[in-house]
Amino acid sequence: MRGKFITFEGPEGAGKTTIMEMVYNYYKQKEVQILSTREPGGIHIAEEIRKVILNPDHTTMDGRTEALLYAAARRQHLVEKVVPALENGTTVFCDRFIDSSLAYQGFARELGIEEVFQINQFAIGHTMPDLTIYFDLDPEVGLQRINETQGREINRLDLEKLDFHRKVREGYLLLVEKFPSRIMKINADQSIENVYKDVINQLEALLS
Ligand SMILES: Nc1ncnc2c1ncn2[C@@H]1O[C@H](COP(=O)(O)OP(=O)(O)OP(=O)(O)O)[C@@H](O)[C@H]1O
Ligand SMILES: Cc1cn([C@H]2C[C@H](O)[C@@H](COP(=O)(O)O)O2)c(=O)[nH]c1=O
Repeated sequence: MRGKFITFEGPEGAGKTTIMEMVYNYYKQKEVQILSTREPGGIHIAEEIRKVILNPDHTTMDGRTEALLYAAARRQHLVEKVVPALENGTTVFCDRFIDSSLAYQGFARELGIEEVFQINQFAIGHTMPDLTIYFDLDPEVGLQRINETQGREINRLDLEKLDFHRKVREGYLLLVEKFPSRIMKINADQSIENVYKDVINQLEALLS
């Protein structure tokens, strides 16, 4: 049986990486065959593309170039890692996927959600997540969290103005309305323990 493809989405500092690791450990303990990965990145070529996109010195990067680079990294990551795992029956947890492109490039950068969806369709074919957990949080809280996180590098996207990050959240909320059966919204402005419980509740039906 094909594995389940589950993605974790949300603005900066919403807690995706923290919670994804906790739920990964929970299901690993239950001996679910599972893989955890991230975008942009997850494999060598995509990690190299990540460095180009997120380098804070690349201030002149055009919005469409940015969208295409994310889609290119996504394609390589899918064909090299995600699809083979799914076909092997492995459940895949991915920190960010297409909805990041729709919210950040499509909505916040104003390239158009439909336009960005189309270039991504070329990249991903029919591989869409079975479930997306969206961590909803005021971007001011998220940015404060990442500024207080020791050792976390601040990347080019983090450095965007607060208004941009507000639009990212607005974009995600539109996606929640557009794809209500796929995207589940979680209140990320709670203790780590409570967010974790809410995420496990969403995943149980699919993975137990
Ligand atoms: N619910 C929470 N309450 C308080 N702090 C949290 C919570 N969740 C995560 N954090 C802390 O916030 C910081 C950012 O968390 P994390 O890296 O998981 O976010 P993220 O959504 O993956 O961010 P980004 O996409 O920007 O990398 C970390 O220091 C983490 O410990
Ligand atoms: C996949 C994807 C990501 N982004 C942005 C979102 C973040 O600002 C960075 C990734 O950093 P993280 O610490 O790993 O969350 O890239 C984007 O704008 N579009 C995308 O498709």
